[in-house]
Amino acid sequence: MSRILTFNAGSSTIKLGVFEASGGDVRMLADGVLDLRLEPLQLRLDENGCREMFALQARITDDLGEVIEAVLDIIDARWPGAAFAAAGHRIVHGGAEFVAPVVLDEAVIAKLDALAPLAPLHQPAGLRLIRAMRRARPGQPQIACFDTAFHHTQTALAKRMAIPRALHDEGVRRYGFHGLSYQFIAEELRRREPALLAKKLVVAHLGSGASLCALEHGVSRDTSMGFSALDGIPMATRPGELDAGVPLYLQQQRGMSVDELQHWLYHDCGLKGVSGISADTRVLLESGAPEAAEAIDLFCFRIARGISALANTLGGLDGVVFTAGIGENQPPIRARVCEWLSWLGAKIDAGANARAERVLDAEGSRIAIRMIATDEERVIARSVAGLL
Ligand SMILES: Nc1ncnc2c1ncn2[C@@H]1O[C@H](COP(=O)(O)OP(=O)(O)O)[C@@H](O)[C@H]1O
Ligand SMILES: CC(=O)OP(=O)(O)O
Ligand SMILES: [Mg+2]
Repeated sequence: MSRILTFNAGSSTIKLGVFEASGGDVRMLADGVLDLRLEPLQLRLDENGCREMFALQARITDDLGEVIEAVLDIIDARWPGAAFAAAGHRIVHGGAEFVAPVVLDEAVIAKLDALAPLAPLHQPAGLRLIRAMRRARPGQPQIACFDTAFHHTQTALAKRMAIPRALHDEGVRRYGFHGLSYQFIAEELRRREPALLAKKLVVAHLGSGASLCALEHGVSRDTSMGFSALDGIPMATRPGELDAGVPLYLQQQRGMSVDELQHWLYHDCGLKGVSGISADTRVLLESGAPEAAEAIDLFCFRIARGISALANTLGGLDGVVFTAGIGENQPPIRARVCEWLSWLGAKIDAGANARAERVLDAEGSRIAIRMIATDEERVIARSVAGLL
């Protein structure tokens, strides 16, 4: 039996998982969140339904050294005895090379560093954590699991953008993200509804970042995100698919610099930009403001449009699965998306939707509708256990 620690680094929060591995599977002992925006700094740990907050005596430095030491002290004290066998990390971009989890060494880290420009919000956050862990636990194996890897099964056609060949050949192509989440959903369906998994499904991962994945036999055929985590459906603060003329206009007519443009694309658009109120659907759905309603309307409209496009890739649509923060917790958004999909025969059960049940399709729906809570941490832990 060995213990595994998982890290899922976002731009401001770090999600942690503590697992026990035995006989090929993993059992979660606890999960936690570290929010670097909050003062004083606290680690939240949830264990068997009990929540505990731990104050961290640490300064937030660029290398996160003190923060990681403090977190490891808390975890070592809470689970004394055997040290952790390995740590697993979510790394958003694996480029063309990394299509499976990999043990990290300096050479691999350098390659992942080189991919940072493709995911400027996510890649540095993940790599900073890897470096901090390598300093804090020099002998311990660190393993990276990639968001992009799940999509490597897509056809050459799905991976290509309509740009000159030479650029494609140097790696400017569609990759797709949220692969750990889609892998989890595929594994859940394989275990619980194998007949459904064999069909044509679209999974909607609706969190702060959001994307759609066309699944067939549990394999990714297409996805809404492309080269970077900016493409596809609107997100909390990112626009999703955007006419390339808009950034050109902002540069030429507004004199926006590249850095300003990057900030605008990652932080000022999406639900936040359209509403001018909040990036959080909880705030928007409670607000009576018409701008908030319009932001939610646009979000649902574009999700449904994206699902219809993926149905074209699949040559049909037998089911839709909602997951991640919004997909799991916002019945009005699930209902609105399904309304747009009624021409495809989708009919959601209002009661089941309000109760956040797993099976959401109403009697007579031609399309299966599911809500499945995702668990990227578990996918990371399983990959680590498999490599150990
Ligand atoms: N308990 C909840 N009830 C309603 N909406 C929620 C809840 N938790 C999260 N959300 C929605 O989900 C979003 C965050 O989703 P999440 O999957 O946690 O994002 P990420 O992992 O990208 O940070 C929030 O901005 C909010 O809109
Ligand atoms: C790739 C991506 O958008 O990730 P997240 O949803 O964690 O922001
Ligand atoms: Mg997430």
